[in-house]
Formats: sequence, structure tokens, C-alpha cells
Amino acid sequence: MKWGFVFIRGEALGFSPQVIEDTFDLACNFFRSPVAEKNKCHISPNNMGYSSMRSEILDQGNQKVSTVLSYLCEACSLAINQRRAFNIGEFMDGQAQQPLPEILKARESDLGHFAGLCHNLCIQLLRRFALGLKIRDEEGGKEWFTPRHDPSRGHSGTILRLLYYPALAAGAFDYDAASDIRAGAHSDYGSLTLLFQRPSQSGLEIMTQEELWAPVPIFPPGTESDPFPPILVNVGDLLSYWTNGLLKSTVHRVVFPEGNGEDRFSIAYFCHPVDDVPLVAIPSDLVASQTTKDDSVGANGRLTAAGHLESRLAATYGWRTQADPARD
Ligand SMILES: O=C(O)CCC(=O)C(=O)O
Ligand SMILES: [Fe+2]
Repeated sequence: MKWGFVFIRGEALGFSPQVIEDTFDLACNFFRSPVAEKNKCHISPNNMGYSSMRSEILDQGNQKVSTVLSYLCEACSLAINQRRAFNIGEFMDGQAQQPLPEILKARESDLGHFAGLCHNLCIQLLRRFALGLKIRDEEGGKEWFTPRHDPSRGHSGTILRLLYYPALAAGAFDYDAASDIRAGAHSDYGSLTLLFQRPSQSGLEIMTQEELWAPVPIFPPGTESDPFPPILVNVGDLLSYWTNGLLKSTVHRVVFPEGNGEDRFSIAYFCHPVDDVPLVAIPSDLVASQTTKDDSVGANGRLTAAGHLESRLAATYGWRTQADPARD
């Protein structure tokens, strides 16, 4: 797999245009609510809650692709992450396991339903990856990933994230295309990420093997008349570790599209394994024959999914977890 990103049409998987539309409307209403309301549920070390503008730093040299990022950090050390987010952890029996602001609380079961659709899609995708990787049947075959992502087996770092990137207010500050970006360069931490985007709100870019930024289309060729943009599936770091780098977790970022004064809303579902799952290379000859510089984590199995996530979150939020009442 060259890019670590694939598109998938959501309609056959239970994602109707109405479900997508409703979830984006809800996110929009939430982000438009007063700062004080949003900050009532400010992000906490468990990675759940509201993360305001600039409370996360995505490119603090915390990425596993260190050669790429040490170069990127040069350019991005002053980068501002112009985004706000609300992170919702796993649902149990349709209920979120965290305080929710009123607007979201009123639609808790809809959000739970949406998260359930996302989880099912991830499991279906992981089964296909397992088949493609030819995981040995006696080790679980196509179901190898399934129990490792089964919420009934324990807590995981899985997050449904509502995202909002405000448009640049003309003349509000000195905009510099090199340093002012919406979300800094990073790779995702978990197994898989699903990303839902709005038809006209572009800005996502991936880093190519030539270390150049390439825009990701919202409607790739052949999907232009679909009722909503296909879901973007993104391989995360864990799937990359698990496969000794055979599957790539690609560095990506979100920029302000040129001449586009629009807000951007997106919804991401970060699928993580159950906390105590050890990170080992998966039992597949394809993986075994893969040599990579990333195998220091994949090979030894001493790190668990939770340990890996904690180290990544500490680098992202470590010194900025307090709500600033004046900051949105
Ligand atoms: O908003 C987007 O399009 C991307 C968000 C993202 O990459 C992330 O939250 O990890
Ligand atoms: Fe991401």
C-alpha cells in the first residue's frame, strides 16, 4: 500500500446522507455555542472533552517518522493549530462515559449510533486487512484483529472527534501560509481512522514518498455524483507497527485552501485496540518478510496499546490541558 489512505463509500454500510448531515449539524451547533458552555467539558488527560484553539500541538517531534518530522518541525515550530475539537470516548449501552455539554447530551443516542456504525466499518476493514496480510488461520486468520478491538473486552482509546476549523478572519492577524496551518503534520496514533468531510471544505494534505505535500480530493474521480463524500480511511501508527511498516501510516496535515474563506468541519473516528493489547508483529509471512526501521516497537511486544497512546497524548497535550476561560 503506497499511501496509507483509501476511500470507501459509506452508503452500503449504514451511513445514510441523513445520518451524516445530522451529525455535522449537531457538531456545528455545538461549536457555535458559548465558550463557557464548551469549556465546561474541557479536555482531560483521558483524551475526552473539548480541545480549544491551540491547546494541542501536533508536531512537537513526537512522531515515529522522525527523519521526516525533524525536517518538518523546523518549518512548523511556530505553527498554530487553528482548530477546535470535541472528543467522545467509547459508548457503553448507548451512553457516553464522560460529561457531555447539553447540546450533545440531548443527542447522545444518535452519537452512539454513529460511533457504532464507525466501529462496525473498522472491524470490516480490519478483517479485509487480515485477509490481505494472510494471517495464519491457526492464529485467528481474518478475525485476528476482531477480539483486539472488541469493546466488551475492556477500555480502549477509541475516540469519535468532532472538528471545527474556523475560516481566517480577513486581516485578523498576519497570515503566513508556511506557518499558519489548520492542523500540523502528524500521523494518527491508533489502528485506523475514518474521516468524514464536507463537499466544499477541502484542505487535507498528505506527505508523498518524495516528501512533498499533496492535496487529498474530497470526491475522488468516479464519486462526484455521490450523495456525500466517501469516507476516508487512514492507516494509523499501530497498524503500521503491527505490520512492520507494510501498511503505511502516512503523515498528513490540514491547510487553509487558497482563496477559500470557508470554515471546515470534519468528523474523525479513531479506532484503537483494547488497552492491554501488546504490540507485536502479527503472525503473517508477509509481515515477517518485511524489514523496516519501525520494528523496534512491533517486535518486542513490551509496549501495550494504552502505553503507546499515553506517550503520544503526553507529547500532544502534555503542557496544555487547562481550560482558559477566555480562549475558544
Ligand atoms: O480534519 C481533518 O481533516 C483531519 C483531522 C486529523 O487529521 C486528525 O484529527 O487527526
Ligand atoms: Fe490525523
